Amino acid sequence: MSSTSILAYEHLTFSVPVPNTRGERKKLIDDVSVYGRPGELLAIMGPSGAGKSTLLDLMAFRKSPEDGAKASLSFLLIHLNGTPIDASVMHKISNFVEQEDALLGVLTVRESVEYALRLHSPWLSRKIVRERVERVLTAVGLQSCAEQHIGTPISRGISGGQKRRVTAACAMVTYPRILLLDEITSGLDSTAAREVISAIRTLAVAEGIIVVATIHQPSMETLSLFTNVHFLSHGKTCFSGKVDDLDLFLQRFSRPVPKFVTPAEHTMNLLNDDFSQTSGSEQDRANGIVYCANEMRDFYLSSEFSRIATASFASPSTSAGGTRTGTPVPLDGINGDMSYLMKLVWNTYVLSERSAKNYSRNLLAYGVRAGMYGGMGFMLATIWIRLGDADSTINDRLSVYFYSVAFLAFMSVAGIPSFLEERAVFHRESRNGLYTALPFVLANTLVNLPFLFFCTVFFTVVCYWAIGLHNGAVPFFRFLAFLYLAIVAAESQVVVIAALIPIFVAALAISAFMNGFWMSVGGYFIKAESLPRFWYFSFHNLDYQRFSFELISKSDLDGLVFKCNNIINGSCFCAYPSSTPELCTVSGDDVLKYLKIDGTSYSKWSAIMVGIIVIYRIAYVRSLVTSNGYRSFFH
Ligand SMILES: Nc1ncnc2c1ncn2[C@@H]1O[C@H](COP(=O)(O)OP(=O)(O)OP(=O)(O)O)[C@@H](O)[C@H]1O
Repeated sequence: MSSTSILAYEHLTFSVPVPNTRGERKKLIDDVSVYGRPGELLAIMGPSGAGKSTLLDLMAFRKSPEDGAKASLSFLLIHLNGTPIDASVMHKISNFVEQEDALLGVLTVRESVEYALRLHSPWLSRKIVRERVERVLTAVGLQSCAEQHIGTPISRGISGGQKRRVTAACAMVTYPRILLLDEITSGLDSTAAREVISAIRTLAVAEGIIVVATIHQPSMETLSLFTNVHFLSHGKTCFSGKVDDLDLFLQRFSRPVPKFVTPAEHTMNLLNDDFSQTSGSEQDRANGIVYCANEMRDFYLSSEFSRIATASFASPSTSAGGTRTGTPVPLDGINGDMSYLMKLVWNTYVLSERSAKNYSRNLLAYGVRAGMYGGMGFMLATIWIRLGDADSTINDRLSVYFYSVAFLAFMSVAGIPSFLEERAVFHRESRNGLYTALPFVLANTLVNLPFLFFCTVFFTVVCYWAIGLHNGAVPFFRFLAFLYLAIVAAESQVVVIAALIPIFVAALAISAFMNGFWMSVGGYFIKAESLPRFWYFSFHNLDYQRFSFELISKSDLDGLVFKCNNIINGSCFCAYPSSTPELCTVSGDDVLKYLKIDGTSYSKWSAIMVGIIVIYRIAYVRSLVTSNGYRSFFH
């Protein structure tokens, strides 16, 4: 059965309160209707601030229109006409491509597109995935660079235009019915912009995708790839119709297109009042370039162009210009039928695979970081070398415990840049309904834990015996485990901060502050019991560094005996109150008692740390959902 759909948004209005007024509102979009058909490309144009992005957000249900607006996808089938669509339907059938390319730099072009499809359509066989990816890459002209990496700060990858096409391919590979593109060509030169739009058009025509794109100053060649164009000024429609009709419209409006200017440029000049005060030059006037958005709108509304635009969407027809449109994928079954649990397991699996690939290839982010932990181990090993059993080295030992916990935890800030890259990809993919925050966090945790374990082992192996910490396998593994818990807790804290504040310098500063704060109330610089009561009863008891420090102190000091070397007039003076002055020794237990951490319980303290980590991870899911807006709640 052949079917033609019409996407219709009618009478969209959106306003915001005007600050410092009594309930006054400013209309950013004023009674705008937009239509689209499969295989057609609609360009939304207008001067800066005209409301293009706002309109696209409304169409994607990222903003809510005011009462009276209606959005519908009319399926002109035998018995169904004008099915109203809501946000959840829209999320299933559409894909929104934002201005920025959020891609993982170490993946190849093919991998990036393939992961998008696997996350979207779990039930597809490997063969179908391969074929589909191949088809999309060919359609968007990325075949020749399919095995090239996207690019990282240390290895140049594909060009800006190719990146834009990868982003578009990631969206188009998931069988969207509607593709919304926000300034897809911004930052590209005219050749690259034409290539991007041409690639999108090829697939849109072949697969019957409705494409709506906001676009700035396209060249004539690029604009001619669009079927229709919609001009906005101050949130109002000033022209909507076929690209080919624009020239005629301007003639009838008595503002014919001057020489060497394209119809689109001319229209933009007429709608742009930003510089009308200063640049209304004689020459402009001579060329008919005078701001006249209101006149153009009135002329458009009373002209046959407006009637044609509306009427052409009121009845079924083939795509304009004789282009062949593909048969659209039916609404139901687009996202397949899979239980929530199955989808969670699948998405966690695919995201873990992708994350592991990212870790293993990202030398700058993860290799340097692992090396840094090894370097810190080397520093400790060579500075605190062979501490021995003199009581004068007890404080040095305590500083080893503190340094290991506090500085390794502190260095978790090194993970922020790579996390922000992953977060941007999460943001794009989850807002387009590929998966939610939970599988992302689970996958991130699954891949992050072994990496952090490796870093902890690396650090510990390098310095443990060189310093001369407690001999034996059990104390060694305890040191490793307790340090690992601290590093995992620190990492968990950092990702929550970076999820909430995805600005590198801000996340770095806040994470550094938090770690400095935990150091201050941990009981090392100031004995816990000497802390002001407020800090002791509040943050000291929530401090993951404190628990790790106490666990490591107990594990290492328990059972050690130190010789007191300070003998004055035959009397023995020890660095800490001793329970065995007659032997002129002080035990590790004496030190623990003096510091009031002898009551440390391995199991309880470890359980508290695991609890802190779990709470941080839950907060991580919450903060991703919060920072991502509403979309994650829809599936
Ligand atoms: N939440 C908001 N509150 C107040 N004003 C807003 C809000 N969002 C957008 N605006 C204003 O609405 C107008 C339209 O913004 P929008 O981003 O949609 O324009 P645009 O046509 O996409 O501009 P550009 O081409 O420069 O990106 C602008 O003047 C902008 O400052």
